[in-house]
Amino acid sequence: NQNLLELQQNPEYWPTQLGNYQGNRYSQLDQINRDNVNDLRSVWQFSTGVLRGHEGGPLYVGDGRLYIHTPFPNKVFALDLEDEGRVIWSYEPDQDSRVIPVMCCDTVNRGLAYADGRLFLGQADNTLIALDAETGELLWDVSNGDHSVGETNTMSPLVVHDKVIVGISGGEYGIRGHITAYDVESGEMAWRGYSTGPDDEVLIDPSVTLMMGEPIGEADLGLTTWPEGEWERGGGAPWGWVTYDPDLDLIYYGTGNPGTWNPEQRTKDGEPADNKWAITVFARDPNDGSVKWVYQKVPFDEWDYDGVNENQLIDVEFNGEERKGLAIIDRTGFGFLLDRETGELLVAEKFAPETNWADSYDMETGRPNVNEQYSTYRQGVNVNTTDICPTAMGAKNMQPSAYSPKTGLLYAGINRICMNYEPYETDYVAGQPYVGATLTMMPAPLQNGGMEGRMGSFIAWDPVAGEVVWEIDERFAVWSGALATAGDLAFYGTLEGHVKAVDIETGEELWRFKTPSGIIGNVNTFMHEGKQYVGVLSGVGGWAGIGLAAGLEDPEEGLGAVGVFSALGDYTKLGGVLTVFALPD
Ligand SMILES: O=C(O)c1cc(C(=O)O)c2c(n1)C(=O)C(=O)c1cc(C(=O)O)[nH]c1-2
Repeated sequence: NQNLLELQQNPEYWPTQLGNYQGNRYSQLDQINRDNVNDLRSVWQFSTGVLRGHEGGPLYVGDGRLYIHTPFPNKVFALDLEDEGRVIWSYEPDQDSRVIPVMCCDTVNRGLAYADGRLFLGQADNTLIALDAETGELLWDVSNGDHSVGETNTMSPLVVHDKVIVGISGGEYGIRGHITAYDVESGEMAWRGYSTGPDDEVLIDPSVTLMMGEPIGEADLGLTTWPEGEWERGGGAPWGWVTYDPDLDLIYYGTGNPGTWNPEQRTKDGEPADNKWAITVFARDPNDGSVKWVYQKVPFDEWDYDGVNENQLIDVEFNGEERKGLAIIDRTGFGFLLDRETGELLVAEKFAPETNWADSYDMETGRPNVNEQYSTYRQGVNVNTTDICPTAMGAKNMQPSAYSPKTGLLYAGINRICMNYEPYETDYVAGQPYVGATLTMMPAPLQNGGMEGRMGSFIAWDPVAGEVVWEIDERFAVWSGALATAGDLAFYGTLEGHVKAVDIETGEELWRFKTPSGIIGNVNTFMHEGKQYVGVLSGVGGWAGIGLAAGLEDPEEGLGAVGVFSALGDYTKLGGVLTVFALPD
């Protein structure tokens, strides 16, 4: 989209949730820098009036306003940046609250998209809407799914050319994942690509679509790698982030776990089957949805390692050659580097050293070398496989990473949690959970020292060397999106509610501020009339904070999250607030 391309070229703006199409979450602004960040202070705060988990962050496109959203009921606010957040307009969709119990991991929403004077929002109930950014008037709405069968929406749409692109959630309800493009002007559907099923519905051409740099060759793998009919409830929900390369004209996103979590029910002829295309990175042509390449990170998932983490588009030097790279700090505990033109796998190394479900990746086949001891399928149905690392939440969940072209490093909040996983036989009933596993979770054992009992850290990752450069331990998982700036700073939030700024080269903490609730939103920055601001939504929740958000107390509830995060309530309570920071005049 021409307008978005222009907006993202202006360093003063923050026009998409990830800061730019490439997903870098990097700002060239340096008014706030490592020499003066100590003076950063809150200039105003705004309470959203909504209690549950606040993901995503404010957009700024140069009109003196911040555009923010909330979890269900998905209110939208245009706030006056100069007038301490005065409400210019607000919008509240009329939604059926019966969607709430079918949202797996809190009633979160990862935010608005903007283009050409319009705002786009994917409501929890699957209604995609376009609003006039000037007035808040509803321009069109369209239904992208049916919550009565467990389809919901939490993701942020992305506008590419004249299309708004959105996925769907429901991997825990036996839905069939898809990504869909709608016309920006009219809301009319342009194309839909499914994650599972026959090639003509996934939009794969096996003679053209690449896998590990070669044409797939075999037809209908999205059908033949499943037991009879299971692909129809096979999950693979793309509920995370979409990034875009304007030069190659390709969008990138990943698909979630295959349903059910009981791997035994996804075998074919008594053998593990790949369950394609769950947990797969897709590169698609945004014009017609056709698939340029695929890379399945975890064939035959046995741990719920949804492959939806953001695909960071970065240019790298690899073995002395310039490569168009795609870097992922992945849920599996591995950091991947791929060639984003062909989908070839270049690097797969552990960023979380406790990771034990696989020892390594076979760089020829692109498949993980699974460790039998932690294979929930090999251990068997109704057997509790213990001490698997990472947990089903992954070593990193949806919290988006940042990339600094100055350091060539990625920065991300990660999770240091392991699990016990017991699969059980489950029946599919439309609109009911199709999980088939009981989980308990515990802090990851320390490998190289660190803070006893810690459940999170913030890391700097070298995507080419495949190495952690520095890391900071945190008491709880870091469920907030990172920001990197030309002021030599990295920012992130903690589940206790701190927003922190650290030296981008050493990780030394330079500043912190305690917001009113735990942070699962992303730290964004922008400049208005010569002043650089930092803005972040606090409001604890998400899967990590589901105990607090949904009022759950049984340790096994929240798919095992309630137990391991039971101490979180000693540090924070619910409530959505936007805090905006700047340096004193
Ligand atoms: O498979 C799915 O459809 C699906 C959806 C979502 C979601 O929409 O939030 C999450 C997950 N899975 C999931 O596995 C997960 O870890 C998760 C964490 C969160 C969150 O916002 O904290 N959402 C989700």
